[in-house]
Amino acid sequence: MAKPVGTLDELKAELYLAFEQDPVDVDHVMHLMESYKSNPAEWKQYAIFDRYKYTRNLVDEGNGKFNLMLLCWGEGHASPIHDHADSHCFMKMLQGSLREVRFDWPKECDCEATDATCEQLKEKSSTLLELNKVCYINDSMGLHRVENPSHLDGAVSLHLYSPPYDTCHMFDQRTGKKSEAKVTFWSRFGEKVTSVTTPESCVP
Ligand SMILES: O=C(O)CCSS
Ligand SMILES: [Fe+2]
Repeated sequence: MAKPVGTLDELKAELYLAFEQDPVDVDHVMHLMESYKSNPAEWKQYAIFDRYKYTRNLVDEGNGKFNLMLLCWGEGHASPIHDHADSHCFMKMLQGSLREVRFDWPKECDCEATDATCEQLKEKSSTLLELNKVCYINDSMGLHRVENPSHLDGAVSLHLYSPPYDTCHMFDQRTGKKSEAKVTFWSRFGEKVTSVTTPESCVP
């Protein structure tokens, strides 16, 4: 049994070891993420909010095996419905609460023809994730949207994607239509990314 994880640095070290092995032991990584108890003093350097949309802040590139990032959600911010590019997605609550709504994949449809051939995405679960809770998803389990239900408080979540990816798909809930989305970072290792253009991103 792995020793309990105390600090964020200890979590990172244990994650490096966990991702040395192939295939990934999802249960072990869940245990590591659950055993870390959020300490804002350890992660507030990465927590950069934006007034208009949630931000993705890179914490560690996991020796090329995973991306670890802090997502900061202002009041009412939400992601689009999206997939995870055939990667593992682990998500842990560090502050506040988030609602995760899961959907079945849309049936294949020829949206070029008429919208009538497409259909509304079917919601299959809605879960409120609270402090230190961890959830896991991969594409075989469906799609999801994550939202901050509070209109008073922000929320912070720690996400691990393995293998790392920079493109995923977004889905229109009404038609099931899929579109490609580049995912970008608002900051890297605590430094805001200053980009001349605001590239397409998963964040509308
Ligand atoms: O990576 C993203 O932007 C989606 C956050 S919910 S897993
Ligand atoms: Fe996601």
